[in-house]
Amino acid sequence: MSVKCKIGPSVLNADLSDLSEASTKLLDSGADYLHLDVMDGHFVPNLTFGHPVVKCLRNKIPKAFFETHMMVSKPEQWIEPMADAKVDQYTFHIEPVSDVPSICRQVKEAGMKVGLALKPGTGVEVVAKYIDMADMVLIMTVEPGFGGQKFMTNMMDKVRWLRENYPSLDIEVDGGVGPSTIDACAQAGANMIVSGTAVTGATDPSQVIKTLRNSVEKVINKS
Ligand SMILES: O=C(CO)[C@H](O)[C@H](O)COP(=O)(O)O
Ligand SMILES: [Fe+2]
Repeated sequence: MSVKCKIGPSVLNADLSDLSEASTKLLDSGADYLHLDVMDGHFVPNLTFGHPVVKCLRNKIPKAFFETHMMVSKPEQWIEPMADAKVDQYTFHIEPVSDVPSICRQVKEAGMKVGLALKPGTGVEVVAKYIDMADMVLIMTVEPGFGGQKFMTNMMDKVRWLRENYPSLDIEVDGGVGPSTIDACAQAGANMIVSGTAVTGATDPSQVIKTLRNSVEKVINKS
């Protein structure tokens, strides 16, 4: 496995009234990137924030790698605004999209990396035809929409399938990931780890990030 471990905390359940402080704390605690959950109240039954907030956050935090997890019905609509907000990676759900390659192209042309996200009910084989256009595949381990939900262990079959077929692909897991579920993710082959509540709710976020990293690195170093 020729991939690197990266830990990207989700700010979803952090204090969103002070997003920049919450984000800085996560980066100072050892996060490799920030996972920003964008919800439109349509693709998922919840609302968070959009490109105006991401742009303000970017002004405060010029250097960190920003991934936006676009839980939106029309991902094509937000490519330019997110590129303008200097987002590094645009991860969108394939479920509401009829022409995935076209969106991948637009995201790349806008200067961002492409992440393809799959809801729990979406079969993993469907991404095979898009894999050459993707920098990363996100396997959701909860139904998207809310933080603090229970990790779905059966999603590890999808992660294992991806790792077996694409040894150098960046594979991200998101939803209910923390110290008690990280070993399952790591052993299945995930190398990009999103963790919300387990990190932002911890008294020592850096300790949690270390635990997540150790688990993934142990597996990567063995292979
Ligand atoms: O995309 C998401 C929810 O749709 C979040 O990134 C995810 O749920 C992170 O929070 P937690 O670790 O608390 O589950
Ligand atoms: Fe997310």
